[in-house]
Amino acid sequence: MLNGVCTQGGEPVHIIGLTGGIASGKSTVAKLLESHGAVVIDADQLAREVVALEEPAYNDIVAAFGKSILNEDRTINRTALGKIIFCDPEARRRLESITHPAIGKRAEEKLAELKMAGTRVVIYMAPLLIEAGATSRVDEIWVVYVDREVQVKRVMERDNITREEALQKIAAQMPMEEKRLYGSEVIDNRGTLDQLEKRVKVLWETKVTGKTGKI
Ligand SMILES: CC(C)(COP(=O)(O)OP(=O)(O)OC[C@H]1O[C@@H](n2cnc3c(N)ncnc32)[C@H](O)[C@@H]1O)[C@@H](O)C(=O)NCCC(=O)NCCS
Ligand SMILES: Nc1ncnc2c1ncn2[C@@H]1O[C@H](COP(=O)(O)OP(=O)(O)OP(=O)(O)O)[C@@H](O)[C@H]1O
Repeated sequence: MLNGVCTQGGEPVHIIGLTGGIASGKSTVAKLLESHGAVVIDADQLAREVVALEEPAYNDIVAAFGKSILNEDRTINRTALGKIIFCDPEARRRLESITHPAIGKRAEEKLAELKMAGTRVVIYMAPLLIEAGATSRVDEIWVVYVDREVQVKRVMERDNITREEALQKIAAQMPMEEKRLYGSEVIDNRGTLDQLEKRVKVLWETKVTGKTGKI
């Protein structure tokens, strides 16, 4: 039994933690894995769900950060909240102390649902898997890796922000050179999308399906 979780038929569900720095390419890898048939739980998506209007975490965030972080329709203005937490470690810890337990609870619920449905392999995509101490939730870790310069360039382009703002976001996470050491598999995404596609295909075929894979 892996990770203490069994499917209904007794077959264990194998959970692969997919992590990496901001804009390393996790979502791109997750989409490729989905195209091969993988089931993905996206912690960023869970983080959005748990702060929806009237959720307990929503009320705690408004109490902690005030109404200035709200949009006119009372939903959380994510850009405004991001501006606060990416330049203030103390504020970031306060936000995480609210969101992380709620994300963890939601992730466990999703995993239980998938287990009941007989899913054998689940990809748990979480940017802060290691920083949040959530590695015990997964059976193995795959790290999507890019070097600092590629990371800065992709964050700037995708989020339309300055180099300084990109560096600030990157500094809020464990450095990629350190994070990559946690991976049983490191997916080097410094190359082209074509190269990434090929690497993910090989990983899927050797580590998940096929003779040596999990299913
Ligand atoms: C700060 C928030 C409001 C910014 O929202 P926004 O929609 O602009 O970005 P999004 O949620 O898509 O996150 C983009 C990326 O930012 C990075 N990031 C998000 N939160 C954090 C954080 N607390 N510390 C470091 N990096 C973070 C991640 O790499 C993530 O993939 C939002 O990210 C948030 O609520 N963060 C706290 C919850 C959390 O820890 N999420 C990560 C899931 S494990
Ligand atoms: N090999 C590649 N070549 C060029 N661009 C890429 C490559 N891989 C990903 N990208 C682009 O880089 C950006 C970041 O990728 P992606 O959103 O998948 O990263 P992420 O790790 O999920 O980010 P975040 O942590 O912010 O959620 C996106 O605009 C994506 O299209």
